[in-house]
Parts: sequence; C-alpha cells; structure tokens
Amino acid sequence: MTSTELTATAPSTSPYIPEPATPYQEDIARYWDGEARPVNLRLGDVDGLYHHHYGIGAVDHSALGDGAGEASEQKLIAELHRLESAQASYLLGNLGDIGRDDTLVDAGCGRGGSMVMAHRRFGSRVEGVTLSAKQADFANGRAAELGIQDHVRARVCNMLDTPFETGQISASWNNESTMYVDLHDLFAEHSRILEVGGRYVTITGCWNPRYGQPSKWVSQINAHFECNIHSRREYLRAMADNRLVPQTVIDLTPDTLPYWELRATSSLVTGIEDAFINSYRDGSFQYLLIAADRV
Ligand SMILES: C[S@@+](CC[C@H](N)C(=O)[O-])C[C@H]1O[C@@H](n2cnc3c(N)ncnc32)[C@H](O)[C@@H]1O
Ligand SMILES: CC(C)=CCC/C(C)=C/COP(=O)(O)OP(=O)(O)O
Ligand SMILES: [Mg+2]
Repeated sequence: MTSTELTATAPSTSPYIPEPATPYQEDIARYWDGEARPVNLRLGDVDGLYHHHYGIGAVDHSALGDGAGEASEQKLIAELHRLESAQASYLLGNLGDIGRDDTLVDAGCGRGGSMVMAHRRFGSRVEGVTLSAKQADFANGRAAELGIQDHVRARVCNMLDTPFETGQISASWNNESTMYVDLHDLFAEHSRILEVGGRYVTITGCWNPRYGQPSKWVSQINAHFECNIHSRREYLRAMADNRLVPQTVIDLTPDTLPYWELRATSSLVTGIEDAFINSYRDGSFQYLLIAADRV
C-alpha cells in the first residue's frame, strides 16, 4: 500500500465539525489539508505509519547504503522513519501504566501514526483531534485498513474545545502540536479532560529563555510552518497554572540532532533543515519532552 492509494481510497469517515474558532485556525486547517511533502509520505510508506514529527536516537550507519542510487535512498528513508517512530515510542513510554480499558487523547493527531502505535502498545481506545479534514480522513482510512477503526478514531476538532467528558481520559499528549495554540488554553483543556492522577506528555520544540529571545532560526521555523514556538518557561508556567505537575523534563536536543544531520543529506530536504540544526547547536532552541501528572 502506498500513500497515493490511501489518499485515493480513504472514505470520508470523519464527522463534520464546527467552524474553526479563528481565522488562524482556518489557515492551519488549510495548511495541513494541502500538505503532501515527500519527506512525510515516502517515510510513511515504509510501514504505513504516517508521522508529522521528527526523529530521535543514534543513526545506525550499518543500515545505510553507499549514498548512491535508489536503493541507498530507500535505506536512508527507512532510517529516518525508524528514528521518527522511535520518537513516538519514547513519548508513549512516558504515558505510564495504560490498559485496554483506558481512553487516550492525541491532541493534534496529524495522519495518526502515533495513535496506531499507542493502540498496538496498550490495546486501548485512542481518540485524535486535528483541524484538518484531510488528515482525519487519512487517519481513519488507515485505521479501517488495519481493522482497528473501533479503537482508533480521528475527528476534526479544535484541541482547545474538545467533545470529551470531564475527567474521563487516562492520558493525553501533544506530539509537536503545541506551537499552534495558546498554552494556557491548551493545558486548561487537557486538565479538564484528564482524570485526577492522569498523565499528560508533550514532545515539542521550544525556545530557550537562556538565549534571551527567539533567535532568527526560531523565527524562520515559525514562518516556515505558520506556527508560534513558545519558550520553555511558558510551558512550565502554563502547566503549573492548570494543575499539571511536571514529573519528567528531558532535553532531547542531543538525541534529535543526528536525525537532522542525516535528513540534511537526503534528497527529501525541504529547506528547513539548517534552521533546526543551527538553532539546536547555538542553544537558542531545544527539543523537550515534558511529562506531567494531573493533580
Ligand atoms: C506537526 S503536526 C503533528 C501531528 C502528529 N502529532 C504527529 O506527531 O504526527 C501538527 C498537528 O496539529 C494540529 N493542530 C494544530 N492546531 C490545532 C488545533 N487548534 N486543534 C486541533 N489540532 C490542531 C494540526 O492539524 C496537525 O495535525
Ligand atoms: C519542533 C517543531 C518546531 C515543530 C513544528 C511542527 C511541525 C511542522 C512538525 C513536523 O511536521 P512535518 O513532519 O510535517 O514537517 P516536515 O515536512 O519538515 O517533516
Ligand atoms: Mg516530517
């Protein structure tokens, strides 16, 4: 199965949603509805898990070819994809003890790769929300192909105003999707839907207050993705204000740099690679995991 087949055959399974809350959200919905970068689709085609996040971990150089020809390119793509799936596994590993009867929420679920991984890992129900109808249809089409549509569902919905009942969710996460929203509004909503003792996890890029202000590289990333990267300080403050108490804060910057250095050598570069590499190296930008308990 390839992404092209999936796009062509995916049924329109996502319930219609309310209008986006703001003109900005309309822009973001349009952006993701129109997104079809080979760096995402060709990586997803490796095993049918489609991600819109970046990778972590050491590059396995023995898995790469000699750099020439299509076979080498395919090996490089598989390695980048392995690192992106490793990132999602790492996030899921921070959700705590999750069982089959739990319901999880993926806020800003993209094409649903992390949701499938979560269901495979825990057997639980996974509910995803995205602003993009195309992404929700893609994720639901993929779940149907895998026969897990009763457990994994994406819907078009604003993550700041979700349909989930108060206090019923065991764990929720944002994987590289917090830079599109106000953090106070976001954490208020996670705090509302999570049960007391529930777990919230995010992996995100944030600017480093020790640098002073967002660097030119951070500004370039914002412009590239039409997003608004927050500072590390803002995350911790907004969590504290919303009954989310960090248990773990891990700086994944050294773990994501090899992914970027490898990606920069591929034919699938998008032009944003230098901004990530330079900002991670000059300390102005950090790749963080934060896991917090709902108290
Ligand atoms: C970079 S993608 C990450 C996708 C996914 N988490 C992953 O790891 O593959 C950002 C996602 O955030 C979603 N998003 C941005 N703002 C949102 C909002 N207000 N409500 C719901 N989803 C939102 C976009 O629709 C997109 O699916
Ligand atoms: C860490 C930060 C700041 C992330 C911004 C959000 C974002 C666009 C993530 C990757 O999406 P993608 O997989 O669609 O991007 P790309 O096409 O570059 O792989
Ligand atoms: Mg990508």
